[in-house]
Formats: sequence, structure tokens, C-alpha cells
Amino acid sequence: MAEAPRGRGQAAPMVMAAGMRYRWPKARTDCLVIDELVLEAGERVFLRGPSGSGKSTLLSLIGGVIQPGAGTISVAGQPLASLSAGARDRFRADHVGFVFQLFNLLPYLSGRDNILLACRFSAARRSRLAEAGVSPEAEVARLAARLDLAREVLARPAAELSVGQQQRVAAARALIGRPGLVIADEPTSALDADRQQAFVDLLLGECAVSGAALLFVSHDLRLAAHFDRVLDLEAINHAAGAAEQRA
Ligand SMILES: Nc1ncnc2c1ncn2[C@@H]1O[C@H](COP(=O)(O)OP(=O)(O)OP(=O)(O)O)[C@@H](O)[C@H]1O
Repeated sequence: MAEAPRGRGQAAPMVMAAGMRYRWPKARTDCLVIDELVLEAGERVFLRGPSGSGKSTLLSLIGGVIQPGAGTISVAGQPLASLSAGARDRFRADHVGFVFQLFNLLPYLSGRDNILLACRFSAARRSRLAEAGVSPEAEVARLAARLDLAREVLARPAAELSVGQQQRVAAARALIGRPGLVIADEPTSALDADRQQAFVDLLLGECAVSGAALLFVSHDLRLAAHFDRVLDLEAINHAAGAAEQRA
């Protein structure tokens, strides 16, 4: 179906990729060839695809962690290629919240300090909170209440938290300071089915409150029900080597 023309006053897409091609160094074939990918502001998308199909690679491209060999990627209207590596890191800290499969928390810092770190590294996150009249500490308290993280849990080093607690701390770290885009790469894989659904609902709810777009990767289609859209990577990836890489 043809896409409707973007109306006047309609927000620009949060992610816009065009003519994008990516090949890992030393690989014989392309990993991703994508003509067009659009994620609207506030849109919550479930990205699916078999193991090895390039989901994490796509998230790294959108997050500006790696650069495409051809094509353009813009996030919040900013073409990533026009930023230096340092500026790209700062842009990511300001505008993109990541929740990884293994959470990537700093083990010796408390849960609270792990969450606050996202604000320390980003003046934009601090100023968005300030504009809303909220201190980073008050936002930690609000997110902690939403995510069912008790005060004494937040005070403990991340290394001493359960997997489920670490995951919720990682979600709060991604969400604090209202980034326009939240990227979650199989964040529920360590949880049982009930907790997976509860976590997804929380993430969807918080993104709805802050207006963030959400790009959520999972193998588990049962989690897809409450997303705005399911995006099948295999349907948009024209890389000749895609099937070979999955083999
Ligand atoms: N750092 C890397 N260097 C070289 N090749 C890589 C690297 N990371 C991934 N690849 C390759 O790129 C392809 C896509 O991997 P990717 O991790 O993006 O897939 P995925 O869909 O996220 O898989 P999974 O669901 O198993 O996490 C695979 O063939 C993989 O071997």
C-alpha cells in the first residue's frame, strides 16, 4: 500500500534510513541492504527476524555505533553521517536509550547511580527534565516506582541485583531524560513468560508517556500484540548474503 503523504505539522520521522547497505569487515557478502526504513515519532515497533538475520546490526546502525557502507540514516532529523564520531556519541547519549540483552550495567555502581549516569552524560536529558520541572533524582524515584524497584534495591551495587532487577534498572537508565528513541535488543530473554509480558507492557507504557519511539527486538512473537507494528527484517532486507549468513 502506498504511504500517505506527510501532512503539514506532522512530526518528522524519528528514524529514516534510505538506500542503506552494510557489510561487516572481512565478510564476503552484505549483511543488510534496505531500501527504506521509517520509524515515526512515538511509534512502537516490534522487529522480528531469525537468528543471524541482522537485527542487532540494524540497531547498531540506527544507534550510530557502526556506519553504513552506503545510504543515509537520520535520527530525529539528524543525518548521522554528518556527525564526527565524538558528536555521534553525544547525539546517542542525548536522543537514544538502549536496553541490551545483557543490560551492560556498571557492576560496582548502585542501581540508582547506573540510572543517573545516563543524565550525567547528557545535558539534553538533564534539560528536558528541567523543562518538565523534574530533578534527575525525582525522575529516578518515579521510574523506580513504575518499575517496582524498591529504594533499598536501588542502593545496592548492580552486581548484587537479580537478573529481573538489573533489567528494570537498565530500562530506567534508557528512559530517564525522555530520549526520543528507545532501542531494546532482546531485553526479555532472561525472564520467564509472565515477567516478559509485564516488562514489555511497562516499556510500552513509559514510551507512550514520554512520547518516545520504541524499536524492540525479540524472537518471541507472543510479545508483539501491543505494538503499533511488526516489522519483519527478512521482508525488507535484500542482501544477497542474508540467507547464507543465517545458515
Ligand atoms: N562484530 C561482528 N563482526 C563480524 N560479523 C558480525 C558481527 N556481528 C554480527 N556479525 C554477523 O552479522 C550477521 C547478523 O548478525 P546479528 O547479530 O545482527 O543478527 P541477529 O538477527 O541480531 O541475531 P540474533 O537473533 O542471533 O541475536 C551474522 O552473520 C553475524 O555473524
